[in-house]
Amino acid sequence: MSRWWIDNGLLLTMSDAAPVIRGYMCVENGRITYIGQDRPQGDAGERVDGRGKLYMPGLVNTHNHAAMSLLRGFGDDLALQVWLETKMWPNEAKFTDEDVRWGTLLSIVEMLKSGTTCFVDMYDHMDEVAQAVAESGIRGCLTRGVIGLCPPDVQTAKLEEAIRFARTWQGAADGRITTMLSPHSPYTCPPDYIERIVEAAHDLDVPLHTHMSETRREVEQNVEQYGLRPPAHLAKLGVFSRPCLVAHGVHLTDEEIELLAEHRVHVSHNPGSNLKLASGIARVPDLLRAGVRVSLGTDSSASNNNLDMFEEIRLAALLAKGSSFDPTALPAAQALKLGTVEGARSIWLNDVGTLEVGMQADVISIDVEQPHYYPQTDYISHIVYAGSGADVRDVWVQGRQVVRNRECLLVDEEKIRREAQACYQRLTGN
Ligand SMILES: CSC[C@H]1O[C@@H](n2cnc3c(O)ncnc32)[C@H](O)[C@@H]1O
Ligand SMILES: [Zn+2]
Repeated sequence: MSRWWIDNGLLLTMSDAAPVIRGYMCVENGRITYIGQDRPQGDAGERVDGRGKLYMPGLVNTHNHAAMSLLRGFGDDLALQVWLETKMWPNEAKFTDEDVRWGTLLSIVEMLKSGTTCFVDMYDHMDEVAQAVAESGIRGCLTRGVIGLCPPDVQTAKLEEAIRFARTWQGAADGRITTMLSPHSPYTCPPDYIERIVEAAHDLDVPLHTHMSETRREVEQNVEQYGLRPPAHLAKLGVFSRPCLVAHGVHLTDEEIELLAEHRVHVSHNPGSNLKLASGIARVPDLLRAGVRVSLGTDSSASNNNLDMFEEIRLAALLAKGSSFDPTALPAAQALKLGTVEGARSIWLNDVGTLEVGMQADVISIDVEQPHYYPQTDYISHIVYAGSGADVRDVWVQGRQVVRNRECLLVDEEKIRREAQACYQRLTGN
């Protein structure tokens, strides 16, 4: 049985009742058992000195392709389709299990050290990704992304692999891993293939995750090819009959926003990637007004180019204001919720995302004894508008400490950096 407690820390609970308190928090067997202003009596386990630190729920990144860290900086300043077709896909085709292992671990180290305790990953060679999640102690919602621009037998093999992966790893690593199925997008999967994936998701009872309405070109092409814009097209194929998380949702009409709300489709907003690929700006204030669940993702570090969720939280808040000419759009507290509790709910995790009794202890500490946290007044404002992943000191997932004073405890960061560099050199000959 593991027990520890925070002694006299600032606790940003993200609960509606008491968002920020100074006090104590106890954790037993991975869950929060006490949070409040009374010092625990008796033996509460290992003491964590909370002075000078703010504790908050870990950040949840709801869209990533972690192994693509190997291609960071490899195809900058290109539009999505050119970037995919000329830079990413030709090089990803050469990725081996080893490449995916080291690329994913590189991303996991970056995520943990910048306060992300849970991430969604859509990729290939997914057993390697799941293994990396299991070893590193992070939480992951994982899915084998399938691209159906290939002969029927290859389509079938990819789908069978995706099904096997989703079945095998569901609930693994003490429940830290959950799984989904993923048609990559409406432009890379023929309609009958998407229908087969939806049927498999029904059979397995897992959610679906896909890219949707990311660029204007994607929307135009969908209309030319199928006579429908992507949301109507996916709805017709049954995608929204399952719990579904779509990435991007940049180019949506009022009617499409209503459709997503009606079908309880969740949207992962990826502001950094959308800006860098010049895809556009998602209508986040309108999505939220319509009741659509919105969370935040980085997309891969080949289109971002880092995995710092503090940046996505700030970008989401600033873009919402700048694009609506309304400074009250997406206030700091709401932006922070998109990066924490709404992220967890977006992937159907109901016991992650707040510091409350009974919740899983996915917790990060922030060093608030730094100039940009002064004057010490509104901590939520400081985290959103002034903070960064570099401020994170300690990280716990499911009550287990995985980062202490910026050092990863369960994986060897130096070796991972070395191996990732070697993978890059093998892949590119550089
Ligand atoms: C089939 S595995 C995932 C696949 O997705 C590609 N990808 C990465 N970023 C994006 C993006 O922003 N839009 C669409 N597809 C993307 C990646 O290259 C992998 O091949
Ligand atoms: Zn993506």
